[in-house]
Amino acid sequence: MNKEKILEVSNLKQYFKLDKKSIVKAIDDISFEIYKGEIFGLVGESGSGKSTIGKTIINIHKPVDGKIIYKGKCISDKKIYRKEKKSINKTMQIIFQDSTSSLNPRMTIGEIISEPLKIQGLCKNKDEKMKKVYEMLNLVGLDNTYADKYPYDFSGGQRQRVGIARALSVDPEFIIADEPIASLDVSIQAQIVNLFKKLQIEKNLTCLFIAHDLSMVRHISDRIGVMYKGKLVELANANELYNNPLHPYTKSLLSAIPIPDPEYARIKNRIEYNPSIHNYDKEKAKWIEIIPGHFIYGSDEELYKYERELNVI
Ligand SMILES: Nc1ncnc2c1ncn2[C@@H]1O[C@H](COP(=O)(O)OP(=O)(O)OP(=O)(O)O)[C@@H](O)[C@H]1O
Repeated sequence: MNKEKILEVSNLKQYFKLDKKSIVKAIDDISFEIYKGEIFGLVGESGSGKSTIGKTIINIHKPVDGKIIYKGKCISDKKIYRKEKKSINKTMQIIFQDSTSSLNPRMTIGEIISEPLKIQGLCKNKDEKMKKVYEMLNLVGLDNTYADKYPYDFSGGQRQRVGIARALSVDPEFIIADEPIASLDVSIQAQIVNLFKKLQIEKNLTCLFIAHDLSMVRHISDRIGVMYKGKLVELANANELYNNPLHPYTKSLLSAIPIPDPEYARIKNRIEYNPSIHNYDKEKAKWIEIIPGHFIYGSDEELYKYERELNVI
């Protein structure tokens, strides 16, 4: 894999005020990097902070602390982001969990898909624009006739595919895909996952792929980060994470993956995660690289236990 860094998130914190007294630590001091041409999966249960990471990267929220470096520029700095917005939008796109609400009901699908091209001035004439629209529709498994229709003519899954086609229309280098397939039928989910893989291979697309479970992410990701309550608790190469999960929360997520074989599924135990087993002083827990490329969050005592589990001491 090409080791050129495309995104670097360092000690990122994002807190939201709930009322005068309480805050929620949606992102609590997390760091990770994404390399050019890789698909980085981010998993964790609902409310663990995954979407907030995506929204903070694209500057919907200003971080409380920490840095986001995109292609060498510090985009967590609002001034820099504003100055670079057009060029950032040309290379970085986000696909939201529910693209449906972001599709203008008064625009045709052709107009919706070509809008980013228009904003970026990427098409010389109507023919070129429509050629791109058809190409994008076909890429997400929809035929050319859809271009003249309106969002209300579509099912939720089809609208989600239009959202994906719109994001891909500018040939982005980096995509943040926030649960892009959650609302789709399983067969379409596989089609979209294959599409991302194809774009990775053919166009060297880099992707932050957010999902709440590990089943689809396993097939698509090169590396995977696991989030729990605003913290990144484990990060490793996808195979390493599946073969040697260390954090009890990762083990629990893996045990929840449905197994198609009923015989095996019957004997497979679901591991419940009990956060109270972490009786370490939370202030002392740290994020360390336990073996090359495999990072874990824990106290000294826990990290020692993980090292023994991996037989590295
Ligand atoms: N704008 C906001 N104002 C206040 N709290 C917020 C805001 N956005 C997110 N949160 C809170 O931050 C935490 C993380 O939310 P986030 O949406 O990032 O989680 P998630 O892992 O993406 O979950 P989901 O998969 O359900 O979207 C949650 O407790 C959520 O309620």
